[in-house]
Amino acid sequence: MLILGLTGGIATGKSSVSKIFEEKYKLPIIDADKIAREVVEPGNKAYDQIIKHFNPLIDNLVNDDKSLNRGALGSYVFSHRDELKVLNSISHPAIRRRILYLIWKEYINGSSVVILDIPLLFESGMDWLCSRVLTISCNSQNQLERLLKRNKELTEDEAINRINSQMKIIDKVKKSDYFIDNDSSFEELENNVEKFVKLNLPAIKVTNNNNNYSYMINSWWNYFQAIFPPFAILGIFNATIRKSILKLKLRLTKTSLE
Ligand SMILES: CC(C)(COP(=O)(O)OP(=O)(O)OC[C@H]1O[C@@H](n2cnc3c(N)ncnc32)[C@H](O)[C@@H]1O)[C@@H](O)C(=O)NCCC(=O)NCCS
Ligand SMILES: Nc1ncnc2c1ncn2[C@@H]1O[C@H](COP(=O)(O)OP(=O)(O)OP(=O)(O)O)[C@@H](O)[C@H]1O
Repeated sequence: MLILGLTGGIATGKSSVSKIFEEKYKLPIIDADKIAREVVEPGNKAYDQIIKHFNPLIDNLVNDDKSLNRGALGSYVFSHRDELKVLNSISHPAIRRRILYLIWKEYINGSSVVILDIPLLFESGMDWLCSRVLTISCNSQNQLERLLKRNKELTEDEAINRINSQMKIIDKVKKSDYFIDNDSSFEELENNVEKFVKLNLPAIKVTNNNNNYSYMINSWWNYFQAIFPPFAILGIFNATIRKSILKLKLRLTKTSLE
């Protein structure tokens, strides 16, 4: 199974690309932002830990329906770096466990590709899981404008704090196997995703019925690997070697980006 990591900076366009992968190409998506919201719902261990640590520090941390006030928590942690680390140390293990479980489910289902949409893919070290990584980039002016337009509750300083709490986009691009530049229109983004799919996911059959793409994501090889896990381990080993060779080649060719 090919695990394609999809990452980028905040508001650079990951979710937009993920929507194209899901709706146009019918690829299965594992969305870390969605999982991050689920694992801190009331009743979960991470929720209790967050209340215990942050309730004395933040006013209105809990909404009337007992859910977390994400706006208040976000404003606090993105302006207190050490506290962001505490929040990450509480939520990331639970997010990671859920992601591993969902990957396993896709594997058992016989999927040949799964997209891991994780904003903090490199920061959390989860890139080791991916056969390939695709970064969605855009310039810093577009990033700030899009973030402020989407999250109207943020001041410019707060938006800049959020951007600066992540690894620089250029560093993510350097660590990736592919990147798509999202500085133009949505239409252009969709075209670039189409080019990416045709060039880099050739092993998957595509049918185009009345402009609706559908992926044949099941194949005998995937079922075979599911029944005989040692073959899957061989597959992972093979992907890791190919990935290391590709990374070495990219390191030699990407100097023009600096
Ligand atoms: C701080 C929180 C409460 C803010 O919630 P809010 O609803 O305002 O934002 P949301 O979760 O939709 O995230 C929006 C974007 O912020 C960025 N972001 C989120 N968490 C972090 C983080 N810990 N560090 C850096 N950037 C982050 C990502 O680019 C994400 O796509 C929330 O993001 C959170 O619980 N973060 C910790 C969990 C996490 O790391 N999630 C990211 C997925 S791995
Ligand atoms: N090419 C584009 N032209 C104009 N607006 C865009 C473009 N791509 C994305 N946007 C807008 O920018 C905002 C951020 O995009 P999106 O939510 O896809 O980013 P993201 O990387 O998933 O963000 P986050 O990390 O916060 O989840 C959205 O409001 C989206 O509609």
